[in-house]
Amino acid sequence: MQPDAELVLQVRDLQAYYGESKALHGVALEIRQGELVTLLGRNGAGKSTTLKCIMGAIPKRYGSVLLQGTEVIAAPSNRIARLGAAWCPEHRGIFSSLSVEENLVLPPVIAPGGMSVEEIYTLFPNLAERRRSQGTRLSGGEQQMLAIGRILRTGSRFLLLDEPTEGLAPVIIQNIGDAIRILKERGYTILLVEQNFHFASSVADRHYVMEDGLIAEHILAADIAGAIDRLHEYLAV
Ligand SMILES: Nc1ncnc2c1ncn2[C@@H]1O[C@H](COP(=O)(O)OP(=O)(O)OP(=O)(O)O)[C@@H](O)[C@H]1O
Repeated sequence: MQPDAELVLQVRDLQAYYGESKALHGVALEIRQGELVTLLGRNGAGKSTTLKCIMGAIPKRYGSVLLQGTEVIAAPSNRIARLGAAWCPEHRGIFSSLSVEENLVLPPVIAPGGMSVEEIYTLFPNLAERRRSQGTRLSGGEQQMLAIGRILRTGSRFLLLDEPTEGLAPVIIQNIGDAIRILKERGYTILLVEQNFHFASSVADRHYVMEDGLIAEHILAADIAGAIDRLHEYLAV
């Protein structure tokens, strides 16, 4: 942790419901400026729901979510986005009828200092080659790069990435890992949901492990070796 850095996100006692069914039972976590933190845990542990709550995408949510010190637990998604949080959802949300470049320029800019389209192509050279291709013609890896690239244009400095490596080939996972490391070097703050522990441990400063809608454990990157056996248990399906 970087104790002196500014708190970008502070979540306290976060609870969420799908209808009558409770998915989160009091999640607490925090992230400071420039940190890369993961949310680990098996299917259904509540990782995606936590990201959705932070982004205001779950109607029945309670507790506290402070974004740059502002309470957003009851705020609409567009306000949360304007406060600087950018979400890259698990389904990626690429517009299939639009080209790569059209997809890239679609999200509104919320703050100065976002990347230019050319900078995004430098980060993801595969996208540069495919700039005129329609969304439908992209591979899973190219779609993931586009989904991340698209939020970098907005000027947001806090990225919530939901399983960016899911279903991708090892070489593509490595490309995405390289890009995420570059973003971290450039000072972005990143909350990364992952089931791929090998990938998560190669990029993160610390890890929150979720189980049954709660944070079960908090592990610093430096302590990971001693926690491997427990982690395997948490992540086992
Ligand atoms: N749209 C939904 N309607 C009803 N229940 C849901 C919905 N989405 C998720 N859930 C339930 O909420 C709980 C948490 O799911 P969530 O998707 O947040 O888990 P996760 O850790 O992100 O796992 P995964 O990787 O499978 O998405 C699970 O019990 C899941 O079945």
